[in-house]
Amino acid sequence: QDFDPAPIVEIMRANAGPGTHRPSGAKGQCYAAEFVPSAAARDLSKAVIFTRNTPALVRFSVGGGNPNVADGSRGGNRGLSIRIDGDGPGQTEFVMVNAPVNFAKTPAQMLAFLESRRPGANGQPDQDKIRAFNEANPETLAQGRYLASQPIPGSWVGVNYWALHAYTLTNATGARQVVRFRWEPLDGRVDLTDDEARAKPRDFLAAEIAGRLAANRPTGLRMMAIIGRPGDPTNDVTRRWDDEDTRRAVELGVLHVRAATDAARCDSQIFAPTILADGIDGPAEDPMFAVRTPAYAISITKRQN
Ligand code: HEM
Repeated sequence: QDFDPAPIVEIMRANAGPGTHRPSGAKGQCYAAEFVPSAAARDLSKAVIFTRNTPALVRFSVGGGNPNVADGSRGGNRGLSIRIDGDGPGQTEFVMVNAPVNFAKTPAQMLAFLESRRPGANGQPDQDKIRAFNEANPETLAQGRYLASQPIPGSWVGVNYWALHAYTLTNATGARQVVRFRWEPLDGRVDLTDDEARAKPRDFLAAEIAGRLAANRPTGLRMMAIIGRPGDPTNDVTRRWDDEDTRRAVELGVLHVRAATDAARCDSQIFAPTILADGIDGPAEDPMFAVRTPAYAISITKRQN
């Protein structure tokens, strides 16, 4: 991977404004969690995280660079970062959003997307520039269109998250299967209308999880492997697979959120999507995949406040 992610981090920080901590997913809450595998997972992957219950660290977030954004806001995504601490070569990390597509398919396109939205001297982006970029890059609008079509999440564990990239699972006999990961609410979706969302307190998402934990209600997300077929695109995170929502998916396990924990546990490290257990491989041919860990490694050194 030759693309230098530093200019992408720089423009993300410029667009987020002065004093930015994380330029994306700035508002969030860290939790201790546990991953409990299903028996069926072992048919697909030999990864150690599918052989026994494993502690995990989770950070849920609200998209964008504003740490004080209202949880009920319509703009932006909701994020889920997970580190499953399998011993040694079992450690597995995902950094996901509540949309089945990303807004850019290559780092160069991501850079150009963000540049088109850079604020000018008046503090505002140039609408003509944005329009011209959008017309030339229609696939970059798919994520926003998807999010606009959906209700606002009423719970961090009440919405689907996608890891977006195509992964390859390898089982103990060496059989390989291409999959995409979708994490689904164990206890059903929690949807808000725009009016309901507006009536919520600014920080209701952390309070909603606290309420579930206090009442012993489910806080789980099911890890689903959507089974790939020959011809599925594996190099373009702006594209979905045909009939992806209805085709066969295998439950690999459940992530249970157990307790809120200090922000420092999540802030002192990065979640690195390229760290995967033996038995789970990322896509070599997807130019967005390899650039992510280096981008996060740069970002943690630039965070302020
Ligand atoms: C392709 C799919 C991608 C998804 C689903 C995604 C999702 C996310 C999420 C959920 C966060 C918040 C992380 C947290 O909770 O700690 C985040 C942060 C961030 N993302 Fe991405 N991202 C993607 C690609 C990229 C790429 C290609 C770049 C840059 C080359 C990038 C740059 C960043 C940066 C700089 C942060 C802030 C990191 C920090 O300070 O910890 N992302 N992303």
